[in-house]
Amino acid sequence: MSGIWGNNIKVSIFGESHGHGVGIVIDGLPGGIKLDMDYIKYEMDRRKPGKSKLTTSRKEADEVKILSGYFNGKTTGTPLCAFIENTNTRSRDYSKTKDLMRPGHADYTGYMKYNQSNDYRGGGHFSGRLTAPLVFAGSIAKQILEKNNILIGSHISSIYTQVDETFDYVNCNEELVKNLRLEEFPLIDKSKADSMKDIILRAKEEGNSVGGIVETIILNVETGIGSPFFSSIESRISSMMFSIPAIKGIEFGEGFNMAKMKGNESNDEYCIKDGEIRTYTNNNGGILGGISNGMPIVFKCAIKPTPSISMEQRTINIESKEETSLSIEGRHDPCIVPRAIPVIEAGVALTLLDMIIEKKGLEWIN
Ligand SMILES: Cc1cc2nc3c(=O)[nH]c(=O)nc-3n(C[C@H](O)[C@H](O)[C@H](O)COP(=O)(O)O)c2cc1C
Ligand SMILES: C=C(O[C@@H]1CC(C(=O)O)=C[C@@H](OP(=O)(O)O)[C@H]1O)C(=O)O
Repeated sequence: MSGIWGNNIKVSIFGESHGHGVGIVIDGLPGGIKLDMDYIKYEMDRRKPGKSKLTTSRKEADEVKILSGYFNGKTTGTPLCAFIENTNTRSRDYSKTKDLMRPGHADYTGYMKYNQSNDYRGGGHFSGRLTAPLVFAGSIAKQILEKNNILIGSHISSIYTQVDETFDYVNCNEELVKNLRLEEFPLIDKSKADSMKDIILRAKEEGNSVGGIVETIILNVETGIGSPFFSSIESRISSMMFSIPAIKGIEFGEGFNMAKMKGNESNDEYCIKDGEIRTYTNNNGGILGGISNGMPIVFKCAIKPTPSISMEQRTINIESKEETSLSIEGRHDPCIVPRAIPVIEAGVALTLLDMIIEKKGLEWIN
């Protein structure tokens, strides 16, 4: 089933943006894991909509109700089901787009795939809202990884044409990675914040939207996680990232830049540092043959501009099969990038946890 993901920790996501709510069932977690609810709330708040002018104005508390699998502050080991209510739907915004297919959104493909029965309100099951339960599951995975010293951090690598610095792929500072999680608009070079925010607000004023790139680093992953062929770290992370709405590209390490290098430039030469086998450079992003090599795992995700814009665009009426035009009203993120960051981190945390359990078993968790 398309809504189910994972080998050892299996997750199943359900819900629609304008239905009762959205949620997730997590199967495979062992019993006895203490959950830090403040940590979960913090991650949910990082993603929730309606926080500033830079985001959609739809306000949701995104409070998680745990329906099963949790007792006396610990997981029970049986399926953990979490539900997040939709409290601020405004479905009239979508009466116009019932028949007018929004360019760049999933209205047309959803209509065709589901026998014209898709819930088009708010994008239904295709909405970015479905990433709220993913953040819940990922915040459990992140807690488990952090207890084992595995740190995940991300920053805004670019918004439209404005670019931040990149992580140091070899000697990335742990404090920097930890602190990024505390920032609403995480950047390495904080002096770029104003110009990036201006770009987003200007696009919004024009009835338009912008996209950008998120760079993520994972520190302290031991050597030997991942396996060829289809369980390579790149393929597993990519399958998760491309499940997140609006992510349209991914590269690991120097990725596409490597195509412009020669072998002697792209190879990461080996060295011994503090008794450990390391590499001088990390163009391969910590992965060789699909397996972690002990260097930081680094990847970038390209996020497209938000499809729903008020600027007039050409489209079709799916009922009458006529060409027409459309100006979308409603509450939309002028840029998805800042809110996608906790989602990307949650997705990669789940992926890594699933892959580590593959190698080390469930005992590793407790
Ligand atoms: C956190 C988040 C928020 C989003 N907010 C919006 C939004 O406000 N308006 C919109 O049209 N699309 C938004 N999207 C993107 C659409 O859901 C997505 O583009 C659409 O489902 C089509 O999928 P695709 O872009 O992966 O092809 C958001 C995505 C995410 C992850
Ligand atoms: C509700 C969320 O974001 C929504 C994602 C979204 C989309 O098309 O993806 C469209 C908008 O929905 P609505 O028109 O109902 O306000 C966003 O507000 C959320 O992320 O929790």
